Amino acid sequence: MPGGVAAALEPLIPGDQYSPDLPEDDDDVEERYESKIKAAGSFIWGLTLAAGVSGLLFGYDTGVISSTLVSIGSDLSNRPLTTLDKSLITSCTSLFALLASPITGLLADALGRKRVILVADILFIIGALWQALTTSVWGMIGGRSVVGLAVGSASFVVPLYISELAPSPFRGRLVTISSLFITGGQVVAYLIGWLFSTQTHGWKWMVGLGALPAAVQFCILGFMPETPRWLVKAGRRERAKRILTSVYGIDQDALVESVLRRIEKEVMEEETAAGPKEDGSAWSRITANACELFFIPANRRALSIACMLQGFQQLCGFNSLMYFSATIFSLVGFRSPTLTSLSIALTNFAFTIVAFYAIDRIGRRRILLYSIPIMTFGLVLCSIAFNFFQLPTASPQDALLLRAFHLPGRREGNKATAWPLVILFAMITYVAGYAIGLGNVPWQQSELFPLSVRALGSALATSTNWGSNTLVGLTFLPMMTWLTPVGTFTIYMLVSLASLKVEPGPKLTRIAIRNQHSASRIGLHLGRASTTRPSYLNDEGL
Ligand SMILES: O[C@H]1[C@H](O)[C@@H](O)[C@H](O)[C@@H](O)[C@H]1O
Repeated sequence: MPGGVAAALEPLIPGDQYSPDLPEDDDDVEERYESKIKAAGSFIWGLTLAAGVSGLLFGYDTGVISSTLVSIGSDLSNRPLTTLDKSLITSCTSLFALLASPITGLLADALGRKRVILVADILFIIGALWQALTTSVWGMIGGRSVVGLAVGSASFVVPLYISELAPSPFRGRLVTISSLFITGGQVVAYLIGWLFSTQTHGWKWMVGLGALPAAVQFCILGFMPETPRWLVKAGRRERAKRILTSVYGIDQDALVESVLRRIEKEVMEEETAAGPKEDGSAWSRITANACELFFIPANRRALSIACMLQGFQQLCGFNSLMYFSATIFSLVGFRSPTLTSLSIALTNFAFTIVAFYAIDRIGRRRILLYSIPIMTFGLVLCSIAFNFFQLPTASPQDALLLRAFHLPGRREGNKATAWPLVILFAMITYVAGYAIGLGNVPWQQSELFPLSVRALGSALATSTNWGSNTLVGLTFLPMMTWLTPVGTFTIYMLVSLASLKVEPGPKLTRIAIRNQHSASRIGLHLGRASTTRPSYLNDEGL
């Protein structure tokens, strides 16, 4: 494999040399045992699926808005929704998700990962019922904002929860399960939207149904454990050991002990690195974590890469299709735009399954390298098709904007051309490439950070995701108006290409390898690398 293992072992920082001659320690024992585990057990699978319900809600609540908007009619405030209403209803969710992520990042450290999932469930239920029962536009905006708080918390804490519980050889795959739930939730949202779109007040069902999975997860949470890493930090070693035993199996005592010792060592090293805490208060812990994240160069680098990946995941414009594909397909003349846009959600879901099978075999780094050119090709084709596709009126941009907000039926013109099909094909190609790589690799973000700054680093990267998501949601229609579809999709294409620049190269691979097996060594112990490699690292690990 070109550059494979060599690239994976390239030093993070000059002077950080790989030395195969060092004696075996706990990390090596752990890697040796872990590499022998052939499958993730039913316990970790059960927890991943239970935690994944939050991903389903994330996907459902972000996907359902497109059909909700077109079926509200004059039900809210006794008037049709204005353009401003629609923009606010759509973007308040991502805006509040952006606000929630850093706050819940701190809560996840103070209260535990599981409690944040619990809080998110309560918010999901309140938000869903609030939306279903509201009679005004501002009520709807309020309900969507509460859902935003829930989505913002869940979107960062679930991958974190799974990755802290998963044995490292299956971590990529198990974290991808949460992406599968997100994209699956979007498919369900499109289907529910399609089913209820013809019912009177059907939108109330669309938004209200989101309370159901949240209520189910709320009940299951009582049986879900906290992550061993958080428990060790909270001084509950015995509980952490019991959970690790359930994850690895009762016959893996040596492995469990070495994992536990490593976590304890990490916690101790972090506490030493953070220095003496004068009052030990929550505030001093928060400031110590923030300082460690921003002032230790390796942590800062991990943060900037995580943020860039999350930013590119959104700025490549994928969610403009999620939110407005029905609008686009209506514009280019498809008879059933809602049904056609279901193909986008289905493609996203289907290719996330491909990622699920490929990620631990191919590696995070190479999956991005392979998939970004596919996205770029789809977007180039899309721009070309829009270039040749004649819009029907004298003022195409105005028509586009109008149609965007009022979703007219079929349009005239271009009947005999194949360009609408080319546009559909191009978008499907783009979405397939996105789902394989950029759609889910950034969610592996927690691997990049050592334990002490993991929650905060992941939360800030998640905020970048939601900030960029809000930006795309707000700018897509104006860009289509002022830059034309050709210009808009060309910009998304350039952004996708630029994301190749931050593909997590060998250096990031190095960071992740260290975090997978000896997290706190980043920035603290840069002089040594592991001497053995579990099989997944042969595929370049990241
Ligand atoms: O990973 C997810 C997934 O790709 C979704 O389909 C998308 O809507 C989200 O914004 C993204 O974070």
